[in-house]
Amino acid sequence: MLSEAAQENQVYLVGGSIPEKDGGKLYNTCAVFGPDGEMILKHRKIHLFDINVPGKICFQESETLSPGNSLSTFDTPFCKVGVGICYDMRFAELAQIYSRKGCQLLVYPGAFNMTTGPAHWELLQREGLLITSSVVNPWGEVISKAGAEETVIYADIDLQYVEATSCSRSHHSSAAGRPLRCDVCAGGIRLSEAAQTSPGFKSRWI
Ligand SMILES: NC(=O)CCC(=O)C(=O)O
Repeated sequence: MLSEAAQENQVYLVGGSIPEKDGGKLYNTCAVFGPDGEMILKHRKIHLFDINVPGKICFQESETLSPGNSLSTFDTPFCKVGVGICYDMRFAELAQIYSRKGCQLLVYPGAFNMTTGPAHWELLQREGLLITSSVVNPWGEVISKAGAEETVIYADIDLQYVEATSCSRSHHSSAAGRPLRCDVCAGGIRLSEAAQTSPGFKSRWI
């Protein structure tokens, strides 16, 4: 069905997320289709959502699902896109790595809960250019936004504006345009991994 919709409308389609069974394990997986209807990517949610706020919400995604272990990007004629799912959005390092890999657009299908969602949902998206049920530009401005009900939202994304604003405010530099002090901050595993996976990373930022 999603493949047909992508082909009929000649679009790249990031198809939400569904449980995927593979090798006796279940994953929370997002499939992406190209304009020819071919599936070009599967992203398995990396960070599973386990939460216990007494009296409000208790949910242990890791009791049934296994985490994905890889980053997911795809190329389009317009820009490179990074994909995550829902709670993946809370991990700024993931967005930073996608940014260093050249992604100008991040798409994270999501369904936040009604305890933490109202408090954090929009703030998290405003940290970077992100599409979930809102579209947010690099200045943190919400370009288009859905409500809680089922709906369709539209937004024009000006990639030249994204490029221009990313030079002054980006995931890997401060608002003043200075690069991250990797000599101090690169001790973490995730940043070291980024250095290995992105050829330009070391020369640009260390
Ligand atoms: N299914 C999810 O990953 C929900 C994430 C969420 O609600 C949050 O607060 O984070």
